[in-house]
Amino acid sequence: SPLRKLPGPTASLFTSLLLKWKEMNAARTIYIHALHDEYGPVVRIAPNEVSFTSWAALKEIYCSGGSGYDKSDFYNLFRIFGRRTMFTTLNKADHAKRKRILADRYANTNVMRGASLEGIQERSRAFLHRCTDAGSSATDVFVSRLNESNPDWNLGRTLFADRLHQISLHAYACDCVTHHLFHPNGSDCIGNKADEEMMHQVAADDSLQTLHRIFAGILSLFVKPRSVPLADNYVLETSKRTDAASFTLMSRLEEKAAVVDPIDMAAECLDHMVAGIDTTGDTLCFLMWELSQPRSVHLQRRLAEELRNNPELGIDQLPFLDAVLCEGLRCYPAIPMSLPRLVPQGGRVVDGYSIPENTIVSCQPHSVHRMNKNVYPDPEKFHPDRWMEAEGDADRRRLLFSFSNGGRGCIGKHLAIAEMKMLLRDVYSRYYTTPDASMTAESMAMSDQLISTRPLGKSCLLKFHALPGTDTKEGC
Ligand code: HEM
Repeated sequence: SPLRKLPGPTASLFTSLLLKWKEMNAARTIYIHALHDEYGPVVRIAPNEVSFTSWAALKEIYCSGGSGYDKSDFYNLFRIFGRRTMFTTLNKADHAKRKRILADRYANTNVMRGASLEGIQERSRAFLHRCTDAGSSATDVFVSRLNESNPDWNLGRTLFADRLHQISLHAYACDCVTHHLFHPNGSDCIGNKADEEMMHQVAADDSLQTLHRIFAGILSLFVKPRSVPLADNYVLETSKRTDAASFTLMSRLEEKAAVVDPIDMAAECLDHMVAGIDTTGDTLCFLMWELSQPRSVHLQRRLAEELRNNPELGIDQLPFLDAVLCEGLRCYPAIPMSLPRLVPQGGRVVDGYSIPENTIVSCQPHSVHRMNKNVYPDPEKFHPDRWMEAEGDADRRRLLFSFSNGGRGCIGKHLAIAEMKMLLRDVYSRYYTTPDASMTAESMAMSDQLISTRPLGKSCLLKFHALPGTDTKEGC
């Protein structure tokens, strides 16, 4: 193997079978992380594939020349209506062309103003309204319908039907992202069953099997990886309308109708909808779970104090809220797995190693956030205060890889941050949350999915307790 000089297990010189076996068993991310623990920041994981964790490598792979190396054909799997969207374009030039069209609608200034932000606020209030309804019941904040396939959960539901309540964070995420795509034609998954059903088709979709990843190149020639007729239909119909508000992505696409045809518009919108549901929903779910633990009581108290003492401040002016969210994104990246790229023609030097062209190289957020102990000391600990220190702030922020980095990093980052801060502010200024007694740490362990993660038990039961002096009707 041309990669023989790199650290890594001997078997990886000859075969990628072990890596594929781990993928089939939904253990790729953890396996690669264990290899980093053993071999350090650079590790050969297959004869043609290397994983890195340092800032030098991350910068080279994802930021060199603006948007880093081209994507590998793994991304062919995610084509929609047979079209390439911004996410699935493989090379820089095609990507840059599409991004130039879309970027301004996701700029922080566009997200954080007027009707855009008001829509997020409205949806967060709708979520609060459901918290109020829950009273002292255990509330499942995970995507919920998945659980219907779980016999244990169904048994629990029969036994505790009177005290089990559901408010899906994924429904909130779907309503927020469709608001940004289509207002006034966004979804109402929190209040409307048909919309919720549509969201369930796209959220945490079990049809995306790990096997698809392994055979991505071949499978994508033959199969449509997702079957989401309700969402397809919603997006195709909504994107035909011409009344989208000026802050929405749809209005931008309409302005560009001369260069983006209707199917491309719908494909782009569906892609953003899918990209914005599990990611935001899962991050909030893991973060609220962490905050609900007895070890985090002091953090919840501090967060509530900051929020209640500063009702006049905007969501972007609350330092402890920001610290809690950054730490949530660090500890629980919704996409913890490698983001694969191809070394360009002629090969490159990455983190001091010569890597030949066409080698698949990547960093995975799960390991980047744990291996750099000089930047994130005591990395396994949920410790928001690390984000409150001025010293090292720039290093911490540039290494936070949950949204990736460089020109192909997450375009929805500002939208996602606004959604998450709004919901956390609204919930934790009125409630404190505790885990339901039936929940275990194992059931909330990270379950490796094709691209995102989710709780192993596919459920996150929390209790919402009104804080003293809270008028819970305010949420209505
Ligand atoms: C916590 C929430 C989110 C996280 C953690 C997240 C994470 C990521 C990551 C890691 C990537 C790079 C993927 C890769 O290179 O394979 C990405 C790309 C992308 N994300 Fe997000 N995302 C989030 C929310 C959103 C939202 C709300 C939207 C909706 C608009 C969105 C739309 C996209 C798109 C369109 C891309 C492709 C960008 C490109 O190729 O230039 N994401 N996201």
